[in-house]
Amino acid sequence: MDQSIINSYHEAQKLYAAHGINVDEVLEKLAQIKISLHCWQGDDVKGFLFKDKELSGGIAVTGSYPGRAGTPDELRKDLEKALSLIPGKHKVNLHAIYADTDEQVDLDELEPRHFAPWVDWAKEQGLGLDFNPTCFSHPKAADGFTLSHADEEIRSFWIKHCKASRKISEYFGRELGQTCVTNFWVPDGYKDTPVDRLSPRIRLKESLDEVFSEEIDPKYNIDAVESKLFGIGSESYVVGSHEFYMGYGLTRGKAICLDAGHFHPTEVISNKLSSILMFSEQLLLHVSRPVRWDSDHVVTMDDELLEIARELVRGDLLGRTNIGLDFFDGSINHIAAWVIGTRNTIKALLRAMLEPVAELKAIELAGDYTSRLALVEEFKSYPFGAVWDYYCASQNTPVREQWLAEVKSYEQEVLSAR
Ligand SMILES: C[C@H](O)[C@H](O)[C@@H](O)C(=O)CO
Ligand SMILES: [Mn+2]
Repeated sequence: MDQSIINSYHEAQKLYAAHGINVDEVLEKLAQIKISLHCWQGDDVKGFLFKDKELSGGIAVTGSYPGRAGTPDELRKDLEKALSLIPGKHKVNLHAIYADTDEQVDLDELEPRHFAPWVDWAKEQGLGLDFNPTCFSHPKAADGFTLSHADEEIRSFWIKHCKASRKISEYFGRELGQTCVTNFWVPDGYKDTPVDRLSPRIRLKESLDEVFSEEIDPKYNIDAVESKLFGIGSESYVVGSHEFYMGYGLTRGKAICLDAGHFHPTEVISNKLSSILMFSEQLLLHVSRPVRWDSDHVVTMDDELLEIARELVRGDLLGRTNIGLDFFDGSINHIAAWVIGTRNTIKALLRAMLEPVAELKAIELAGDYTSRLALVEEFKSYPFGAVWDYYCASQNTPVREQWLAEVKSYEQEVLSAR
């Protein structure tokens, strides 16, 4: 390792030690945290089952940066590249439409074997896998309703798909020896103000109860439910609102998934974590960045990201929180997007772990809000960058922006040929 990185690290260690922070221990803890990288950033949420189908469900990818993955092998290669530039050992989050099979199989007929190549790859790479049923981009979701559809036949199709998805997740968990988190998000909603808000919610509740009727060992799979305030074409009403899933998750023992982009523009998820985890064992995060709306921009080191990380660290909530990413930017290099968003998420956690939490809590309890503000502000310019550089180097990943050159040469050698 470069001597200047080591020297800076030692200087930083001393500064943090003066506030009771053992930086070596922090880095050991940081290395245990797994981030779930969403496969759909790699190909603009197209998947492999219905390649010609337009993205639906009220989400959108803009941009046409060349080189996006077009086959499962390409996507895996791109993920490998991204993961090689990110410190730590992580997970990959798959959607059902990313099945790796030559069969013409519909969503309700999917089986674990259609994902066998993903499992082989995950084993080889030492990765965990998470999963999502895909309740969009399909003819049976054309009118914007799936599990809450008024037509029983359509509802049963989606129920079958979600049940099949849980079996795939169970298979992931069993094969990989790591719990798979299955996230249920359905886009169902109305563009304009509905007359009947209740009936679709009753149908969604009943469908979900049916989906979850089979017990699966939580060692292999845990379920999460993701709410949303609005989508494109469901601006006035979304069946699976935050209140709906708070109630559903808490009464059914399901993890609640909080997506940073799924709330009112000034509403933040960081302020929700401590409340939800008082009443729920587990939580799933979709770390994302809304810009004016649920735009799914690449995660940057903004105030909310740091606040999410602080909440997890200060409340000792990391052990019960599954951290997933959810952004899709088609206007920049797809691999760089993963690397930027994931490195930022890990770096934010590191920053939060390098704050004198015990000292700050004592100061707050004593009512010394002057010192609280002073210390929090001063710690913003403590040398966490030196610790981050050391961490990256010690994990054999590029230091600072050195990863960018690797992405650029991969773009030239691999992506430009697609
Ligand atoms: C593709 C994902 O399932 C999707 O982004 C979902 O998690 C979401 O956030 C929809 O807005
Ligand atoms: Mn999401």
